[in-house]
Amino acid sequence: MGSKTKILVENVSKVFTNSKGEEQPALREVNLEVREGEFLCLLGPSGCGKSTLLNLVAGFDQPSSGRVLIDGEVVTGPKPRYIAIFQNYGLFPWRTVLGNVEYGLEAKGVSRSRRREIAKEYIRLVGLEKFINSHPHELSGGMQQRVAIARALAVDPEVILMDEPFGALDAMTRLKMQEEIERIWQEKNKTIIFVTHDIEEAVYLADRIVVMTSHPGRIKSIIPVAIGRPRDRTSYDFFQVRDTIYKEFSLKRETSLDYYI
Ligand SMILES: Nc1ncnc2c1ncn2[C@@H]1O[C@H](COP(=O)(O)OP(=O)(O)OP(=O)(O)O)[C@@H](O)[C@H]1O
Repeated sequence: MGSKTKILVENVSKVFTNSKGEEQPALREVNLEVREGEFLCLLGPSGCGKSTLLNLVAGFDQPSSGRVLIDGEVVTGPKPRYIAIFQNYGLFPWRTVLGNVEYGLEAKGVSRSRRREIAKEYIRLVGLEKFINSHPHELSGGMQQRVAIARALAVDPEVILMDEPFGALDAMTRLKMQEEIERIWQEKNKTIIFVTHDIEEAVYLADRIVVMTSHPGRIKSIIPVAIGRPRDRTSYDFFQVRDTIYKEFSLKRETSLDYYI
């Protein structure tokens, strides 16, 4: 991880107006610095403003007060050059795996032959070379998510924002995808903000975990995860960080309980 600041969230508040015309504070005075090449997880209960914060960083929405900077420039709108986002898979059902991965490169104006070359590289990276001509409906959920990752990476964004990308996957596939995204992140040196509800997912992936609380959404604490990679989910260090987070959410019983055996 570099020491350069990649993303800066300065005193950001966001108020929505609901259908009755009432003001709903979604985020209050959020301050956050993300370093270049960092893997940052946003963790918190439903409604604490994780997606709102991600959308503000992506430039899909504007803060009510405060500002977001990427590379020192205020974010005023989405910049695909910097950012890829994937919620669910968002694949085009009528396109093959290759066609889906090529999509972002078409928008970028990359030539046909170069497009093919780049798309194939990323399809290989996510281990789907045998399925290059398949359509999304022929693939499992985990494979579709791999296509979505390949498509996002193919345009070579410096920052990747991921909103619960593995939420719909079964537990085993989810663990595998966590390993894959970690490998890709290390290989490609991206800055990632990753939203999750899942404490263990955050401990496995993050350099730092931003714990958020709701009503209104605020940062409760930022917990560094100083465990070497790849991480062993059964190690003492892993349990320790996990327990720290459980305590943050007051989910850990104070009496001694061997609940992880
Ligand atoms: N467009 C909107 N209009 C009105 N209120 C909104 C809007 N978007 C979000 N909110 C409110 O802002 C708060 C934060 O929502 P947000 O989706 O950011 O939370 P979240 O932490 O991502 O939740 P989840 O984990 O369930 O996706 C919620 O109370 C939500 O109802």
